[in-house]
Amino acid sequence: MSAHGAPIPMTSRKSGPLKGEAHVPGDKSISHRSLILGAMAVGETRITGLLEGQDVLDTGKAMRAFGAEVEDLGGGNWRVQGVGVGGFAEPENVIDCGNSGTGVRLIMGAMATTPITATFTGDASLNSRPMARVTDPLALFGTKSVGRSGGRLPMTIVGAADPVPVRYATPVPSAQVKSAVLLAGLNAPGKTVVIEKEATRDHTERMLAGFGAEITTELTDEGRVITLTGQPELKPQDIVVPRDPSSAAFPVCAALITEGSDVLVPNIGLNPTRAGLFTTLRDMGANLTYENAREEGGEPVADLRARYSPDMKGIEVPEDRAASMIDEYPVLSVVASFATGRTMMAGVKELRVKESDRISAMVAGLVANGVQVEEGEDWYAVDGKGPGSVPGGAEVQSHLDHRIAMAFLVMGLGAENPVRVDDGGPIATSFPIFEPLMTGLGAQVHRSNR
Ligand SMILES: O=C(O)C1=C[C@@H](OP(=O)(O)O)[C@@H](O)[C@H](O)C1
Ligand SMILES: C=C(OP(=O)(O)O)C(=O)O
Repeated sequence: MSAHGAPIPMTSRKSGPLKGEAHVPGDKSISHRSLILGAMAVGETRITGLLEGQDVLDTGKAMRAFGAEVEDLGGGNWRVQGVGVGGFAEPENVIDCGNSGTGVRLIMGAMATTPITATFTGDASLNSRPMARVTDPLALFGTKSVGRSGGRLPMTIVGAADPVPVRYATPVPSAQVKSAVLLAGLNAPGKTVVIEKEATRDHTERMLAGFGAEITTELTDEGRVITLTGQPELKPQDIVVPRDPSSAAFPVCAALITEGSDVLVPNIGLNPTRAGLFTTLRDMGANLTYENAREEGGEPVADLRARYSPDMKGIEVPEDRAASMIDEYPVLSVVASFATGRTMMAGVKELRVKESDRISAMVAGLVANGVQVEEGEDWYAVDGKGPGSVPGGAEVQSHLDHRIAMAFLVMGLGAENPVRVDDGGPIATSFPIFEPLMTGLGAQVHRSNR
């Protein structure tokens, strides 16, 4: 089933050269944070280039339920009238975060130190994902939570009336956990400290500093030590959301495996905590270049040029790169099946708790389409068939997971036979213009019943 209605079966088939420019939507992580921090600031935040995918729209709806004004001005421009740190009102209804782990976990953090109660739910995928990783550290502030067994949604959070600041070392490499703790720390007195062994995406830290909070990051033997001073008055911002490297991954990878292709993907954020896929592709021998590299709004940005790359070789992806490309493993494993030799992806246990168990979903789909794969608890390895030699021809289950759906639709563009996906509906959560953008480049990807 699609997240929002009947399943939308989709098919992709071998395509001629992909050519042209791919203007992908705004960054999903930064879009969620723009709405949440805008709602916690005093005054009017303006956002340009917001991702209007369902995950982010659900966060916007939630911010309204907590009392902020969130207005769509058209053309990717949004206005948020914030209520200030500690100013959230108690929602009258259950908060439905749809398919979005980022949405629900960050919002739980943002409300956890205000004396209000809120109940959260989501779709079948979100309601099966672990929430204790967030509610455990929130309990240290004095927040209470009751959910289903295994710490699953639906879940009620009772915000702490008298929060204390917290020092917390994250046990899993997760920007969502780190961000939930920092957002909760905003309304606690004193200094909240989060320590992470491995660097995860740092948009929350950068944006909190932009909104005027006192926040520092030190590199120590323990890892990154992030210290936030609580109870600031956040100043509203004008935010220009950079384009999403995780969405750029799809047209980039499609070009690499499709004969004769030459695609430009302009204005992509290349924050080092996000750009691991592109480094990996270049290590494999991909013809992928950065053009017009520059800084915008404090973030490195470049235009990516991807050309057909028949000489890619399988590699061992360094484990310490995993966090910087965590959402890109599905599409990387598709590229790996068109390379020569084995691509080993280890240290990726987190993939098992995304919108689906992404190791299982990828292994099942790759095997069905004639690619050999080996799998362990926290790793999998793809034996490449070489350029143009991936059989394809099978239907793949997307398990309510947008990245699984898009990865296999990319596979079909270079495979010998069409690849079908049982439900492309979830693509709208992060990349609502995926189908027109890809067909605009010359890709044969469409709804199967057309
Ligand atoms: O903080 C964020 O915006 C995100 C963090 C990552 O999740 P984890 O923190 O669970 O690794 C990533 O998979 C997700 O798509 C977005
Ligand atoms: C894991 C993802 O998102 P989330 O955790 O926000 O559902 C993703 O977009 O790949």
